Amino acid sequence: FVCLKELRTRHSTLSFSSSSSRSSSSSSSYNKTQQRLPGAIIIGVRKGGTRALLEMLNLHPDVEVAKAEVHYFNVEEHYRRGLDWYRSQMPLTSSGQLTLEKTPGYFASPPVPERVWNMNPAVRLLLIVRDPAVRLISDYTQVLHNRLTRHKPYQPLEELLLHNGQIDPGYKALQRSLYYHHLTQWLDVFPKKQIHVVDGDALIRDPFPELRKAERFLKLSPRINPDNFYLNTTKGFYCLLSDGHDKCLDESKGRPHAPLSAQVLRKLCRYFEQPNKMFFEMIGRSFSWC
Ligand SMILES: Nc1ncnc2c1ncn2[C@@H]1O[C@H](COP(=O)(O)OS(=O)(=O)O)[C@@H](OP(=O)(O)O)[C@H]1O
Repeated sequence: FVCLKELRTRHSTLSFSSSSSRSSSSSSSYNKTQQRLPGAIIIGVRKGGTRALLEMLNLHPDVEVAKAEVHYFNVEEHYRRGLDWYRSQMPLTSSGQLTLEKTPGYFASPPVPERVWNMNPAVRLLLIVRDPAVRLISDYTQVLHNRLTRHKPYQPLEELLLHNGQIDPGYKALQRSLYYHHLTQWLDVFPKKQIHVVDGDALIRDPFPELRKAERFLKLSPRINPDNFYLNTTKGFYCLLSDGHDKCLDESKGRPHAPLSAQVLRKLCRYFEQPNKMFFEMIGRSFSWC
């Protein structure tokens, strides 16, 4: 279906009138497409379900997404290239459409909130979170996978996570799960109403309700339906259906997680209790994590 969307965009570049079910933005016979800066960004969290959220929002006829992570605001070399470079990474859209990009690295990168504000203080931000202990294990599993693929040595998770039998606060993957800490930096810059929190665990269990809430936040007409999703029992995750085409996320999403003993997991959950509470207070809702 991604290809179909691309075809439709090219058609509108060539000024074909659209006979498909696309909404008002593509209904005029001449609707010039161009690359635009994003109106919304999925800022994180890493391993929270950012790819699934992007692909699912891309089902909406008024949304076009940057396929690859752009890493504009968090990588100095990219940032120095300026906004024209950033814009050139974006998909073609017609005037009524929303441009969306996702870079999970934005959430925990200190200079990013102000840089995003400087680009567009009205940009809408989506933050997808997941149980921070599970997120950490997923984060470790990805790094482990990369190291194994490159035949590099790796340390077991417990070795990285514990120092003298206690949780080591210096472990990077642990720090990335301190959502309240990173969100504080965003709320120093953006008003709360501009950041929508998506429940990443709920998105895995049943994507549609989370998508409907995201559509509302993005002021999109409700066009994504429960029929756009089916549970792929082999993969154990929901896959996407659109225009008779189906698509599952690739095998890097939904990998079996590296093991962690029940005892260390309990320690980890205890460690996250307080930071989670602070995060819940900050966003005015809670999740049943750990
Ligand atoms: N529908 C569907 N299909 C497959 N995977 C899904 C889906 N919805 C959410 N997820 C979860 O997304 C997790 C990966 O998160 P991200 O895409 O944010 O990862 S990354 O930071 O971009 O690497 C990934 O984490 P792991 O299960 O740990 O691999 C998935 O659990």
